Amino acid sequence: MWIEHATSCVPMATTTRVTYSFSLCSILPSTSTQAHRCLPRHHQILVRRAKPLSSTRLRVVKELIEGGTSQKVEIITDGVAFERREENGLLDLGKVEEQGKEKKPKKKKVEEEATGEDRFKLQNGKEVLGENAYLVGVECKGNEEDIFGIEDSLKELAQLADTAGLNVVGSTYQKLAAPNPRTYIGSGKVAEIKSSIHAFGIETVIFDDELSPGQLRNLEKAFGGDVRVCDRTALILDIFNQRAATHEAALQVRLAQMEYQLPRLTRMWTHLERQAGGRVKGMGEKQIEVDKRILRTQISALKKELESVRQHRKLYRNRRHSVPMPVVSLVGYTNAGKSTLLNRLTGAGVLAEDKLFATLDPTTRRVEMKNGNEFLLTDTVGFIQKLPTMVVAAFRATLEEIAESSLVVHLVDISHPLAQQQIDAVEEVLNELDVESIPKLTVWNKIDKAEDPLRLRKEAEAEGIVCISAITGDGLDQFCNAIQDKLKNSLVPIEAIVPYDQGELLNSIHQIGMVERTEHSENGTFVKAHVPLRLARKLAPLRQQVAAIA
Ligand SMILES: Nc1nc2c(ncn2[C@@H]2O[C@H](COP(=O)(O)OP(=O)(O)OP(=O)(O)O)[C@@H](O)[C@H]2O)c(=O)[nH]1
Ligand SMILES: [Mg+2]
Repeated sequence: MWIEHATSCVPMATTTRVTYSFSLCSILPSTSTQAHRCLPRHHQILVRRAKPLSSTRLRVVKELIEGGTSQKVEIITDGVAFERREENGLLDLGKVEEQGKEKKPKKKKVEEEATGEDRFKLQNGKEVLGENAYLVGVECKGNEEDIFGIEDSLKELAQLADTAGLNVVGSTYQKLAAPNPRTYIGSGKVAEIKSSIHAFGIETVIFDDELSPGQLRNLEKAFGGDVRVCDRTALILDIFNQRAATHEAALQVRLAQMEYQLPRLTRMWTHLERQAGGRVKGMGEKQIEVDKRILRTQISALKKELESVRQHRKLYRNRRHSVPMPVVSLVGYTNAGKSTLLNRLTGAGVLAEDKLFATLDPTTRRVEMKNGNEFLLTDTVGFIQKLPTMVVAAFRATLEEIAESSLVVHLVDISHPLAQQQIDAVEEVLNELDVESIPKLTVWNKIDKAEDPLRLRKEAEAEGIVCISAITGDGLDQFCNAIQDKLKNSLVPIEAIVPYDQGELLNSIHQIGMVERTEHSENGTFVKAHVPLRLARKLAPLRQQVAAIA
């Protein structure tokens, strides 16, 4: 019975801490003996729950803490945090602070973020995490899918690990003809990593590619003890989980995490099998089926909830489209400077920082150009090489907004040594999103930081690329002009007579279109202009009127 309870928790793959998410926490084992058995020893446990724990569950957690099974237990219930404290040698479960209703970090002002102190307050960031991690990669000979070389890919993985709050102590890689189906790497490498684990006190081993459930299990067995094995996908999902600021993003990430977890459920029970000396093996197998069923039920409930949230957003988007203004989407590699640019142009106050995946939720703001024309600029989640398909699928709804825009701006961090590889990775994701038909403008950002800005500017000019610095504001006028030109190319020419009682329509044409000529006539204002297709459709009856008069 207790296994059923415990399987419903979703351990975070990258940390030795076990996190119970809100809904799952309610089924924390109902006696402390059960809890002791299902929670790994000497692990930090973080219980999060929006509602207060029932008195029984609270007692279990108290016993758990007082029993000393875990190094640290932190419970956050209904805005009140409890933690284990030691006073005069006695354990005391005290109410430590009123935290208000638990909130995900909202978009913060760039200046506030500069201190970096607020990062991951939600999960106590490095204070709680800070585990020693070791990175492992494999370079497969002749694999053309890998845009980055293995060393660069591992460097990026280290950045991801740092963003997740882990402490990278080393890395290694192996060149193979094909990954080992059992352990991904060869047995010699497994042994080598095992000795590094002992030498450096490593708690987490992160693989740069997605591991199969079997590989994950075998590697955990091979490394033994409390070492947690995870892969790039789990790490990215962990970061997304920490960063999701809206309800929709949180649901999307939770869904992706559960789907990732489903085929990997078995590994959660290996330690139980070990504990019971193999006696529960058969029972474990049966239980896994029960667990999978529970998880599947939760997945379908989550999908339903997500669908209703999406319907709401769609309504909002349709309302936005009813104000016919061209929508420009900002896309690019994570950390390219998309949010910084949006902030610079609109003062949006979106979180922008030197970390990967600072933005998960799309933000749209109106940009007014010097000539009075306006467009809507949308900042969204950044891309990365080896972006797990699960993540693309989870964020498909968010990314679909890109496909609905009038223009896609591909922002590139041109100062990055791997700028070209990042461009290729972004192009790859864009291809998946079917946006080839939308006009595109490439913009090279961080020109202030580039080694040879003169050469770059020349190169850019030849290729119709705009160079900017979102930080200093350099090139932003050219950026707006280029947007205007591109939009104009994506607009359709119209001639229409707008009746005098439809002044709003005329305003729209002036606002979002490019007006060439207006003339007052008996029936209304004659206007010759270029407008987005959506508006042209709206004007269709009036255009016929022009034709009839002509
Ligand atoms: N030197 C310089 N730094 C910049 C420029 N633009 C952005 N940055 C810095 O680059 C880092 C990333 O900026 P963000 O705006 O968060 O990048 P992003 O593309 O939104 O990143 P994600 O949301 O993670 O996809 C921040 O530290 C910015 O200050 C620039 O033009 N020059
Ligand atoms: Mg951003």
